[in-house]
Amino acid sequence: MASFLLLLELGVAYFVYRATYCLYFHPLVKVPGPKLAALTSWYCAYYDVIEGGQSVWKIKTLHEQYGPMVRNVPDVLHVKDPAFIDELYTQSPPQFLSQANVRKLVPVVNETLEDLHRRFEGWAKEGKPVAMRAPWPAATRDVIAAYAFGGGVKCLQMADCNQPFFQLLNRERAGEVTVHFSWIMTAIIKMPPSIMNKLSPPIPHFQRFIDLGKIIESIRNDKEPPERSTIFHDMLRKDVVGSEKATARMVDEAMVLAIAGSDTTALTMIGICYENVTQPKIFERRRAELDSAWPDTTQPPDPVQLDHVPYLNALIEEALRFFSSATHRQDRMAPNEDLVHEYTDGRTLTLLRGSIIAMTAPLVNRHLSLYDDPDAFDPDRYIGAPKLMHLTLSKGTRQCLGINLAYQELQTFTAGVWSN
Ligand code: HEM
Repeated sequence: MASFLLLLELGVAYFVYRATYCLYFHPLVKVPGPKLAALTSWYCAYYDVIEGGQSVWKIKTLHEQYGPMVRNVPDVLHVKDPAFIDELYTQSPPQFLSQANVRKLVPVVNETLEDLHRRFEGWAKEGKPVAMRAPWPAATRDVIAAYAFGGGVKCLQMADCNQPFFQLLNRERAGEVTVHFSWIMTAIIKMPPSIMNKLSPPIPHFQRFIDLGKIIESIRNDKEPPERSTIFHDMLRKDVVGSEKATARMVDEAMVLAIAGSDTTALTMIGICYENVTQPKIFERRRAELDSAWPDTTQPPDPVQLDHVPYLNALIEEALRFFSSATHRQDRMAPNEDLVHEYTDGRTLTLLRGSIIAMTAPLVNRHLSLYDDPDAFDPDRYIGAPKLMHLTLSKGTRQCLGINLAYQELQTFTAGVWSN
């Protein structure tokens, strides 16, 4: 009993210390925002986990109330001011999946397009509606699996397009929960498979996914790199310290690639399909343009040529802006310099070095200072104009590493699937 009381007292003392620090002494104390959000990260977690992915829209209302700088989490300052983008997202991104490397993947993307044709033809014969949630994550995952691991079982060749796996990733608000409570994901990964299976029957699909260690090991043991070398063949043969190439580290990288490179592109494709089906004008213009740019549809589309098809690319850019498949906070930190934000009325706010500062793509992408009528889906806004800013693929050193692959898939799949 005495030790319980001691624990309770320690807990209360810690709470009082933490609350006093957050409300009166924290470096972000001058940033406006609700007191509850300054006290606990559960404030935003509530809107994601309980309300279902709503924290981004809650942040939008906080900006309406408190202005362009808001403290939405104790340690994070959220910005809604496009003029601050170049200040925050600086330096060039790393050249990981360069355009030249991605061009080597043309056969993989084209094979996946053929698989898509087969599946769509099959569904058309059955005469049943198709939920777009099935083919697109399967297609994008097949591409990334070929590039990262040299293939494996193709999702598009499975009768259910490996849907239980994708449903598991999106089940029970798993994404939202693990964003706020990352230890849960760590615990799941470390759990013995027998307990995992009891907790959730579809878990074996995830188990297969985290068996990536075996794939990495077999790539490591390959004496000769295969004809079509994979990212992990390259990484494991790079001249870097051993710990950088440890299997656990490589598995983490593989999971990031598999998740980052599949749902994002898939959701953009779903948006493009939706607009093609619901807006006849878009359907007709895209078709007329592709009929002349790519008349012989028995041949696969040429990606270099697709780079120069204006309406197709405008449609893709607008889908990236409008549907913004990566909705998470893009945190950054300036470790060595204070940043200064200037309000429109001339007041300034100094953000001390080391502060975590973030923007969120859906809010930037619909900012009135960047776009006329931002809530309308209008590919024409990109015709003839230099690429207008959107933050969907981020900027600076942490810009999406798969940007070239994403564009290539979006171009080939949009042109290819709708040609038929
Ligand atoms: C429409 C498709 C895509 C969108 C919207 C998207 C979006 C993003 C964003 C916003 C980030 C930066 C995250 C941050 O700043 O916090 C990112 C990082 C990344 N993306 Fe993409 N992405 C897409 C496609 C891809 C593809 C196809 C690949 C696969 C090669 C990929 C691989 C990555 C990787 C490896 C990172 C780095 C993760 C890290 O820094 O830890 N992405 N992506």
